[in-house]
Amino acid sequence: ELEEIDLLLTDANIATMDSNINAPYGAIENAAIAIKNGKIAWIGEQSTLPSFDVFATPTLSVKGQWLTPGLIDCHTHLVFAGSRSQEFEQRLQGVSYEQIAAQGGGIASTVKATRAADREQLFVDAKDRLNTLLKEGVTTVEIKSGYGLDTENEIKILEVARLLGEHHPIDIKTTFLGAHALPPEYKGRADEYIDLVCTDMLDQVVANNLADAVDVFCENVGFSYSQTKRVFQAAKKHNLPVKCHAEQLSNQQGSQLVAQFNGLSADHIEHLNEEGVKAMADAGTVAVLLPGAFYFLRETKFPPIELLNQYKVPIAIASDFNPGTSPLCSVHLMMNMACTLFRLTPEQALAGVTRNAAKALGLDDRGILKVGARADIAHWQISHPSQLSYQFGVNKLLNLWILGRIN
Ligand SMILES: O=C(O)CC[C@@H]1NC(=O)NC1=O
Ligand SMILES: [Fe+3]
Repeated sequence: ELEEIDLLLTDANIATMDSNINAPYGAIENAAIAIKNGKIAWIGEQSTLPSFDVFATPTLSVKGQWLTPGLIDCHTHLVFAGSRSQEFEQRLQGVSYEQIAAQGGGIASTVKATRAADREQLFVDAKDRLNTLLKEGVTTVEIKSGYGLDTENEIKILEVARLLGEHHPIDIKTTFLGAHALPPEYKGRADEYIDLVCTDMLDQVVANNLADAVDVFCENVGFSYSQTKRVFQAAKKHNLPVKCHAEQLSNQQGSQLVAQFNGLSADHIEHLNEEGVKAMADAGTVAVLLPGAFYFLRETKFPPIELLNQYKVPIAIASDFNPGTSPLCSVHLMMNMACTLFRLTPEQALAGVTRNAAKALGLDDRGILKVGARADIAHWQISHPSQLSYQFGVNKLLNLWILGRIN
């Protein structure tokens, strides 16, 4: 007997993404979902639906269309000010990265604009981007800091991200990425900057409960293996999980380092090798692929998809939305690129923005439609889940529930 059900969805095809269901997409056809207090109370074949009070239960037939978990974008730099469109234009006019950097371009120009922006402006701009993602069925978004690069501004970014979580239906997870780039005032003094990141900055972020995880850009143009390790040790001291922008342009063994700290994910990983894959597999660290940055940078080195599959490393897909290397605010575009560029199957792409994206954020209450999970449910006018990766630009979202509330 199902009692006090808030909403019953019937006549559905459900891509549960539950790997315990032995069917592609964890699919259940002719199925129903019962929602109660924002959670899934029951899910299964409609013919096995327990009895319930027909008159007291709001019911919606989805007429054979598809339901999936709400989509999760597990890697974004969504809070920033300014634009890098003129750099984009300059590069296409033949100006080199070095010349642009010498003019104060690159990350430094976004840092300058973000430091100058107030919370209100940052909030309004980021809210606009969240609304874009909401319209395409996204229900959880991870937002990193990393354009402040001093205590006051890193705090400002994370406070805006927390505020967005309170005032927007999308559930926001935050990540402290103070070790994103070297700020101009620390030029040539990277170790001293890492001291600041590991002490004053992280202490204040933790004291104000502003971050759910800690990230580092481990790269020859970012921070070294040993500097990354210091930040991870500081994170561990504060019981914060770690993740890493790793092996994007070279192999600095950042992936092994994340695995050593039982970290949540290694992200980008175009230059990941078998040793790194093995370390990630042993640690349960998720591989987060960022096809938007690969595409926008016209990268040619592919991530080692076959090795990741061979070692059964969970693969997530994310937008990496940022003004410099992935100004592409769409999870569906990422699903299509993951298939077309990286040759993932549509089922792997959907798992990449649901079950595995949740795992990359250390969340076990979403990303799969099963009893007890959050009722974050997307209703699509599609004839098969593969359509979500195949087609881009035509919005097929009919309904979106977040914690059982319609949006
Ligand atoms: O160019 C930017 O603004 C960020 C670049 C971005 N950050 C990072 O760690 N890797 C990237 O591609
Ligand atoms: Fe990134």
